Amino acid sequence: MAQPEPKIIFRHVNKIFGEGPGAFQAVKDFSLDIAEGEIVTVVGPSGCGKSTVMNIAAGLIPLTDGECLVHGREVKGPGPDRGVIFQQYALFPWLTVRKNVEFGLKLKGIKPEERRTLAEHYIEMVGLSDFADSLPKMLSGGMKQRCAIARAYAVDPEVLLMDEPFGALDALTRVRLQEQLLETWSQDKRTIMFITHDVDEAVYLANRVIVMAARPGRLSKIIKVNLPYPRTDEIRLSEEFIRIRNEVWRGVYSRGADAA
Ligand SMILES: Nc1ncnc2c1ncn2[C@@H]1O[C@H](COP(=O)(O)OP(=O)(O)OP(=O)(O)O)[C@@H](O)[C@H]1O
Repeated sequence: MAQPEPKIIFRHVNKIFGEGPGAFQAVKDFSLDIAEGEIVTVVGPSGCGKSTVMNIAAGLIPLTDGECLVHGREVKGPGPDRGVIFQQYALFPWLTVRKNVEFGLKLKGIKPEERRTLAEHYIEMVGLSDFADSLPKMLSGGMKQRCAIARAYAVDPEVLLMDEPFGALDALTRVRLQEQLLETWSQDKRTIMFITHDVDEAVYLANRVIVMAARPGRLSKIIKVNLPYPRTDEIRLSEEFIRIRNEVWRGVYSRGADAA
């Protein structure tokens, strides 16, 4: 049987910032296939190019050479097929939760009535119904991030690109949002590429953990997470979880991981 085409493909991607003597190679020969419905987490020391590869897939920065394809299409710029979520919530401060969630739907040309219904659905999904008419400044960090997630989901992207989305949150909120993300994923099996500095988070969420190394930024290791979904609290305490976490930890922090 033919294998389905990967949802995201990086083929020998290089990224060099600047030119001439000041040129800097941020990513070197990065190749990775991400299957449809897969959750891939990306970890690695600061500056190893995690955000750069994700921004290339998001179409926010061009690659220098190589190829990046999403659903078989070469990435040429941002598009509604890719929902991007950053650590900083990037909400419009002058718009309510509802209007923030509706924003992308408006850009997609969806009519007001349908916009409202869709926004309500996703606001409810992230548990913010009571705050639909609140401005972002009235929300906690976790609530803002839930609003950003609802906004990304509302436009129904084929893939979600998440760059340390829970990085600024307290530990408890973070765990709740991890659980919520997996719960939503269990229903729609969207393809997710998720950057984190938190090794536990990387293992808890992923089908595979991608470990990157720095100078130059490159893929150093792929670690398969053979733990069943749904992932319960007990899983975090299981021997297999701890074994994988230690393997990822060694991959990220072993001497030489950040030196070519
Ligand atoms: N626009 C830019 N111009 C020049 N250099 C850049 C630019 N953007 C990123 N870099 C450099 O490229 C390298 C990779 O950056 P990137 O942000 O992708 O790393 P990262 O792994 O996401 O880091 P962190 O974990 O700290 O967020 C870094 O050394 C960074 O300084």
